[in-house]
Amino acid sequence: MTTPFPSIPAPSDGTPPPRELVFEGVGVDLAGVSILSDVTLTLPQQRIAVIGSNGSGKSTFARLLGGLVAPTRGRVGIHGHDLVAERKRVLRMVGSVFSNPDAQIIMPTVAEDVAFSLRRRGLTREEIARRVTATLERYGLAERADAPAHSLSGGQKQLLALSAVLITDPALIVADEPTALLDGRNSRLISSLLLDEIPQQLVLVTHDLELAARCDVAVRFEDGRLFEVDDPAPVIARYRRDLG
Ligand SMILES: Nc1ncnc2c1ncn2[C@@H]1O[C@H](COP(=O)(O)OP(=O)(O)OP(=O)(O)O)[C@@H](O)[C@H]1O
Repeated sequence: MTTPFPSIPAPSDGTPPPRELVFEGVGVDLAGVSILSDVTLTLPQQRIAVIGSNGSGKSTFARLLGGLVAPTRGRVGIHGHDLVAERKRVLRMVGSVFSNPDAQIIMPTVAEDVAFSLRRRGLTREEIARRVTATLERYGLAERADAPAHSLSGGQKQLLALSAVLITDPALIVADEPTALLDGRNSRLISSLLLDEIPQQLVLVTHDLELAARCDVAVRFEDGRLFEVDDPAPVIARYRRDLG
């Protein structure tokens, strides 16, 4: 049985619930230590930057949305669905990418790795092949379809990781420092894909304040707490000032 997220009334007229992330008194303890506490906010914006000092809790926030850590306290709602009560459904709605695409490669070849994301979805072999071909073409990897995934360049590997996520058509993309290991050209490629092209809601954890400035809202964490949420320009300006 599913429990409707309390702050979002179940739509009675068939309209979909709002495309927003809702946190109500969320806390995360790991190994008995409080890592995040008292996080309460609503994020309806499409592109959400998450910034803050090292160890402030940004990745934990991202991991929470990706289902990799569970809230110890409070409730998380993703597009009207409760992260805990509707875990299986919510996890299918969220796709995560990280700094190191090597850690996300599962299958030997590029095409197999992208196809792996569609397992257990009840699709025919032909439908999977059709979607894989379309996705690889869309993201410029078609010529490398049969290449060993680990032979790709760093930028291509990150494109592969993103392709493997986007082929499932998630509602929310969570990207934790996706450009940190890339050179300038590949960093621009991945960031313009994330920020300018995909229609999904995006949570982008980044130390790159120029990327954060291109988002619709910035969320700043410090010491495991929400520090502020506002338009990116003032949040970034204050953060720069605090960094000295
Ligand atoms: N599994 C864990 N067990 C115990 N402590 C953890 C665990 N994961 C993270 N932490 C601690 O939680 C705090 C927040 O970590 P987190 O990775 O969320 O920070 P961050 O803001 O992403 O940092 P950075 O910018 O350095 O990547 C850190 O002090 C970290 O050491």
